[in-house]
Amino acid sequence: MSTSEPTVLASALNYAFSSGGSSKRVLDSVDFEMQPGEIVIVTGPSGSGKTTLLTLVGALRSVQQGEMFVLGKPLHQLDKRSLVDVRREIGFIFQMHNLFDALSAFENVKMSLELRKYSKEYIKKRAIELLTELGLGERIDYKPQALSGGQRQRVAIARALANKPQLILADEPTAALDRESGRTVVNLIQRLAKQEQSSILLVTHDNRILDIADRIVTLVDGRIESDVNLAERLRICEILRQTPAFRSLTPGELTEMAEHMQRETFAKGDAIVRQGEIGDRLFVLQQGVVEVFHDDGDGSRSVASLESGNVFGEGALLTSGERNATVIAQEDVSALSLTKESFDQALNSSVSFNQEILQIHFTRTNVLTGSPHPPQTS
Ligand SMILES: Nc1ncnc2c1ncn2[C@@H]1O[C@H](COP(=O)(O)OP(=O)(O)OP(=O)(O)O)[C@@H](O)[C@H]1O
Repeated sequence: MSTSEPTVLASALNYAFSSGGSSKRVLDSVDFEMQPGEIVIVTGPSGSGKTTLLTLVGALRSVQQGEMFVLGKPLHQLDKRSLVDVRREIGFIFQMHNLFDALSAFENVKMSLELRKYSKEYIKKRAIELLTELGLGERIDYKPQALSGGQRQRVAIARALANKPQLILADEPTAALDRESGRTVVNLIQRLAKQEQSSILLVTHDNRILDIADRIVTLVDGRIESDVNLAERLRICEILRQTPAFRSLTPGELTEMAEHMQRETFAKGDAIVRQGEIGDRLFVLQQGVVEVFHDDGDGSRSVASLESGNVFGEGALLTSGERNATVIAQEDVSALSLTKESFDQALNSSVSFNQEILQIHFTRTNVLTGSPHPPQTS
């Protein structure tokens, strides 16, 4: 599998359970993808289809309708035997950890390594190394009954990660654990998976562990209700924090704003906004330079050159009118954009943002018109 290929790519996935002649749809037109190294948490009310989705990704069920590629394999086209082969490539951490009671922690981990053609020495070294890293170095010869719930779960993690799978599926890994053990367990899953660049799909009701996710997908009645990219949101917050127009926003306001921003890219020469058009979004210039041109009837002239950290496009949003200038990318440009609706919400909810934007607009309008008076903004 190439590194750019998604680990999981599902499209138009439908799944229904049949019983007593009736059929109940549990997944409804689900489109879902995961990139290598990504940690995705699936959450949602009981019965919303989370486990069904997880078991489909894990090749534990056959796809009924739609397409599902996992680790580059088209599960929707594979027979049962080939699905078993795919399963061997996946690490499973389930709530009922299915450890073998008669075997020690070491033997439980060793078993999963023995499915591969590793040397005896490597198997021993890897099992001991992992159990030690998971804090069970002193307990490698203990049987599951002699371990606490958290320790058993850690053995299950060692077993799931032993073969360095590119995909790890975890179903409620903290459900049977107290707060502290739950936190330790997810931190370990996160650290080990990041070390190996594994993707993790984790189903949970436990809101306390949502912070380990790069993305949080919420399922409701078998449909994806939201798909929030926390990692991207954090990166956007960081960009906004360094943008003067957003400098006085509180962390809460910044996060709220970042949630509504999209990344956009433009090539050299692209007109990002055009004078006379109705304005539909605000731009925050992240990278590259743009030139601002204004046409007052006597031809177009350059009025400003903007670099990263500047905003533009606020005028037409404030006046709910036309763009008063054309903005052309002078090189490849990347920007964040905010829709008018979100811009209006931000103006209403943050006095400081409102003031910063009005100040920018006032200064710029003066440049265009030479007027010393504040612009009419209604
Ligand atoms: N084997 C089955 N036969 C019939 N219906 C099933 C079966 N497994 C699950 N269901 C039903 O499918 C729906 C979705 O189940 P699923 O286990 O995927 O939900 P979930 O979101 O994981 O729920 P929970 O959070 O309670 O574990 C539920 O209404 C459940 O009752």
